[in-house]
This record gives sequence, C-alpha cells and structure tokens, in this order.
Amino acid sequence: MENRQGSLSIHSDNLFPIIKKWLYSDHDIFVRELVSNGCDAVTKLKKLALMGEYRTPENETYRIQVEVSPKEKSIRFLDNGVGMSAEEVEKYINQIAFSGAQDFIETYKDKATEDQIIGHFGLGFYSAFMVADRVVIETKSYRENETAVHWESDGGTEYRMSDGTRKEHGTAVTLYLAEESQEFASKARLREVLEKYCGFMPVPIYLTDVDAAPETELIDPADRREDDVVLETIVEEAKTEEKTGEDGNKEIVEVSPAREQLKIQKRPQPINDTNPLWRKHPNEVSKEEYEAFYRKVFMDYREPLFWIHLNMDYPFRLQGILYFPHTDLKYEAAEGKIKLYNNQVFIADNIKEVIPEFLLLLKGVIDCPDLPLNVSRSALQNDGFVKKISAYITKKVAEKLTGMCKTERESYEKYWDDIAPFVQYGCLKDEKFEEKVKDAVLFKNLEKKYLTLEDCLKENEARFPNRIFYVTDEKQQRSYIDLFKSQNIDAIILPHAIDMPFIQSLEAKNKDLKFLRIDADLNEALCEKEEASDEVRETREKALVSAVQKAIGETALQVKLESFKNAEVAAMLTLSEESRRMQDMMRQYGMSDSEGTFGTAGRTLVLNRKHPLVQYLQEQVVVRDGNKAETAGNETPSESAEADENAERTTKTKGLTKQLCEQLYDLACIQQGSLSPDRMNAFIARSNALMEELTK
Ligand SMILES: Nc1ncnc2c1ncn2[C@@H]1O[C@H](COP(=O)(O)OP(=O)(O)OP(=O)(O)O)[C@@H](O)[C@H]1O
Repeated sequence: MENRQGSLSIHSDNLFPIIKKWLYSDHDIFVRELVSNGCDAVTKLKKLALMGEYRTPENETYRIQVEVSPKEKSIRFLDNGVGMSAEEVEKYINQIAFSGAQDFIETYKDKATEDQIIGHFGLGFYSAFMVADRVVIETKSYRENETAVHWESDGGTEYRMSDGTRKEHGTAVTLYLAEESQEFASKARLREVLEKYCGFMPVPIYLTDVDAAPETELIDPADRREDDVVLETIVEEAKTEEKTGEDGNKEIVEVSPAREQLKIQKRPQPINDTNPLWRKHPNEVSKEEYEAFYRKVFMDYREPLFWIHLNMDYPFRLQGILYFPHTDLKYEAAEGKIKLYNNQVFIADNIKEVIPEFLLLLKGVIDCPDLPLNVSRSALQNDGFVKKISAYITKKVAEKLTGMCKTERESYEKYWDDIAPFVQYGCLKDEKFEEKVKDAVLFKNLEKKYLTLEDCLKENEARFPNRIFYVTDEKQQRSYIDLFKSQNIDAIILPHAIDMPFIQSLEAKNKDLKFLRIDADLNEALCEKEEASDEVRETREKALVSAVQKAIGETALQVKLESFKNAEVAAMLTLSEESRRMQDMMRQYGMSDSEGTFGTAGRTLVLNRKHPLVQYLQEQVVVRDGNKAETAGNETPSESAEADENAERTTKTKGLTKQLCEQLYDLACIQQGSLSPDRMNAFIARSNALMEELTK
C-alpha cells in the first residue's frame, strides 16, 4: 500500500454518548458550565465596551438569571451578554469542541487579556445533555441587525435551527430535565449547586422559582429604591394606651405614631459574591472582613487563629486566603478544607496536586487563573507548573510562621498549642518546609513557657547535655513531674500522637540529641551519688533483689537499689525509652491491645535503699537467710518446739514480705499509670487483707 496521510474523522453519533455520560464526573457540573458560559458572554460584552466596540446602554445591569420550574421540570439560564448570531451558533454550538471563548481571546489578543474568560474547550455546553433530554437556545447577538436564533435538540445528534423571537441581546438556554435528573428541578437543590460552583463568579447570579408565588417584604417608604416593585401601601394606625396621670386622672397616650409601610416584591439577592475577599488587596481588608468571610465560607462558628493572604502576579497569578483554624485534637480530627478556584470558578476541594498534603489541615480558598486544567477541570495535570504553585504556597506559610515567631512572639505562643500538630506534620512531610520553620517550632515546658529546641538544649547544657526530658500525660506522670520539679529539672510537654514521630525525626537529624520520657530513667539528678559499696552490702542487696523478683513473680522485671534524693519515695518504676517507644509503636499498629501484652519488658523497679520499707524488707531477707542457715543442724525436742514457733513466725513474716514486695511494685505501677487490670484486682484484695491485719 502506498504511504498515506490524513486527519482522523470522528463520528459524532459515537462520540456524543461519551460526552454526555463520562466527560464530567459529577452531574451537577452542568450548572457551572452553563452559568460560566453566561459569565463569559457578559465578560466579553464588557470587554467589547471597553474597547469601544459596543456602547453599553445607560441603565444596563449585567446579570445571570437561573429560573427553575418544578412543574415543567425545566431550568432556564438567561444572560444579557454578547449573544450569538446564526453563524456563531453554527460555529460554536453545532460544532462540538469548537470554543468561541478561545476564538474571542485569539481575535482580541492584542487588546484584551484572557483573564476572566472561563471557557477553554468548547465542550461545556454539552454537559446540559447529561441531565436534559431536550435543550432549547434562544439567542440574539449584541450586534445590530442580527436576527435572533432559535435552536433546539433532543439530546441526539440532530438539531433544529430557525429564526428566533428574542428582542434583547443575550442568551436563554432551557433544559427540559430527563426523568432521572429531576432532582435538579428544585430551587433548594439548585441553590446548593450554585453556591458550590458559582459562589464567587464575577457576574451577579439570581435564582427564582417561576412557579412559586412571588415573595414580598415590607419596607419603610424612605428606603424605597427606584427598581422596587410596590404591591401595596400598608397604613398602620397609631398605638395608644390608657394611663393614669400625676393628678390621678386617666388619659389616652400615644405609644407609637401611625406609620406607612410599603409591601414590595422581595428584592432579588444574588447567590454569589462577585468581588471575593481574596481579590482585594490585603491592606484594604479588615480583621472583621477576614473573619466574616471565614465564617460564611467554612460555616465555622469559631474565629480562625490567623490567616495568610496570598497575592502573587509573577511567574504565575495566584490569590487566596489560608486560615489557621482552631483545632481541638482531643475531640475532633483536624480536618481542613482548601477550595480551589480558577478565575472565581470553583474547581474542587482539597486538590492535592496544588496544595501540599499537610496544608490540607488548614481552611482556605486559592484562586489560580493559570492552572493547567483539563476538560474535566478537577483532574489537574501533575506537571512542573503545578508543583511550583504548591512550593509557593508552602513557602508563604513558612514565612508567615517564622515572621510571627520573630515579631509577634506573644500571639504566636498563644496560637502554638493549636498549630503545633500542623507545623510538626508539615516538618515531617516536607523537608523544605522543615528547613524554613525549624526555628519557629516551640515546646511547652512544665512552667507552661514556650521554648525553642535551642532553648531546651541550653537549659540542660550543664547537667544533661543533649538530653531533653518530656512528659506525655501530665496527670499520669504527675509524681515523676513533682520529682523533677523538686530537683529543678525541666521537661517539655508532648501530648499528641504526632509528637513521637516528630521528636524521632529531630533525633535522626541531630546526631547526639536524645529525648527521654520523664519515667525513662532515674538519673543522677534524682539519685544521690553512691559512696563505694562493699562486698557485704552488695551480697545483701543482691539477695533482696532476687527476693523481690521472686515475690513479684515477674522474672523479666529488673530490680535495682538507689539512694533517692527524695527520701519519702519508696520505689519507682522506670521504662527504658527504647522499649517504650517500640511498645507504643506496636500498640499504634494494633499489635497489642493492652499493657499486659508486653509484660515487664524494659521495666525496672528502682527501690530507694534509704526508705524504711525497703530497709525492713532488706532486714527480713537477711534474717530469713540467717534462720535458714541456723535451722539446718540437729535439734533437741525443746529446741524443736521453739523451732516450730520460729518457723510459724518466719512463715508469717515471709508472707508479709511477699505482700510488701508486691504492694511496692503495684504502687509503682499505679504511679506510672501502667497497672494491668489483673494486677489491679490482686492489688485491691491484698490492700484489704493488709488493712484487716492492721485491725487485729
Ligand atoms: N450563553 C452564551 N452566550 C454566548 N455564547 C455562548 C453561550 N454559551 C455558549 N456560547 C458559545 O459557544 C461556545 C462553546 O461553548 P462551550 O460551553 O461548549 O465551550 P467553552 O465555554 O468555550 O469551553 P468549556 O468547554 O471550557 O466550557 C462558547 O465558547 C461560546 O462562544
């Protein structure tokens, strides 16, 4: 065969069902497409007026009207924009994927910028057929002497076109809804969709239910506007009351004068805000306006902590406002929402290509007219340009945080508890962000003061170089906190789940840095330095350690003796940092359901050798061992009776020793907040038995 070349032909009979069914993911998108066509038509006319190609009549107010008829199951989109001539309908409507928007930009490229023109692909109009089985267009071009056009199609590939009857320039597109899409023939449903997609479009949009009786309102005649439609004048009589005067006589007094009110047709309220706050210059916007905008858009009754107004022109255009919301991590999952717009047209929420994942904890709006959108808009090409947008947003957020930390430290500290999880998450997710904000990361200490990592290290420099102690639960670790406080040792409070991966990443990045939970070890600051030990003491203590281990019955439990600085504490439990982290992690991954699973791994029961209880135990162990040695020889009968008595006493004290050991261990576990339910039951029973013993 000879070589051939040519263009592929597309058969509209086959293509059309695809456009109808699969082009757009959400069916409600037809509203956005038809309203944006109306907006484009108005924008074009305004631009033509600016270029002197059209003279705007004096009282022309550009608008888009959406009229729903629940009875007729139809929706009409009307605009007073450029309209179309028969030739234009032929070109832009009858040819699928031929965009008049692009044509317009091309024609006027020297005179008009492309901003604000929404259409790109020449397909949006056909989204009407996703919900309608009949569509009618009535249009008339703004150009003089152009006849109006009537166009209609029953959703197939056939259309009928004829002269129309429309008198004014502009277009009306009427959708007769298909059976399965009749949910849209409702004012409430349409309002919802319009607010979602068109809430900030640049031309006022009004929604009316043509079947409903017109709504009315009462106004003061002084407030009457030129365009008010007065239905009735209502005269309210003066209100009087009978009162007794000072002289005791009754008189009629007027309490409110007669007044006149006008009953007017409810003034139309646009659905949208045509000049959204993000388009204003940050200097022109007040705190109240930022807060009101936040409340309206995110329906959050609480005030945001602070916000960042993004405004850039080069190398791409981007405007937006990012709010830092209050987060109460105890009661709710942090969940933000970033709404993405393209020229004031809503694209989608939380598009992760544009907005870095960790910023999705914030709430905000971003409008980027330069977004490389594809036909279905919400799907963005993941190209270098999109990455640049994302990097710019990250940079701005980091700058805001570091700037506040430097110049508004007091407010920054006030916000810190709320924003900490977000900043930490950001640091974990994005190295560049971490690099920028690392000096603005704060830690709250036991005195509720906020310190940087550098401050913490400086504080511990002399006694514990490169060590930072931390508390995860202030209530549970209370006794350790008291101990630390009594020895003037500081610790930071890390209550959130994200704190652990965060400190681990800090340790990974700072070679010698080590974070230790407050119960990880009893360091030399809490224990006295021991004078050299002798052999006798060592043997005695070894015997005590094994007796305690045996009594508790947990062979893996480590037991050791120290001289506590705080003489009142008899015993404490420590849990090695590594084992605890490992256990926490396994718990997080659901590999354990209770404390019990890990037994005593990594735990040490530290006994205070200066405490009377420990000393008592020590005595008992020595006496018992001594007795054992003595009774090993031959005895006479009387000696034997004495021996029996002794044996009974020994058994009794042995029982008490065991109970005391268990009691000490359980108390230490309670203090550390890790007593298993089984041990708790045994502890209660034992405590009762000991108290009963005291009463005898
Ligand atoms: N209400 C209208 N008034 C005037 N012209 C219109 C109107 N609706 C559609 N058109 C013309 O028809 C063309 C095709 O519209 P369509 O919605 O299919 O695509 P688009 O808006 O150009 O691009 P996109 O697919 O991105 O929406 C438009 O570019 C415009 O020239």
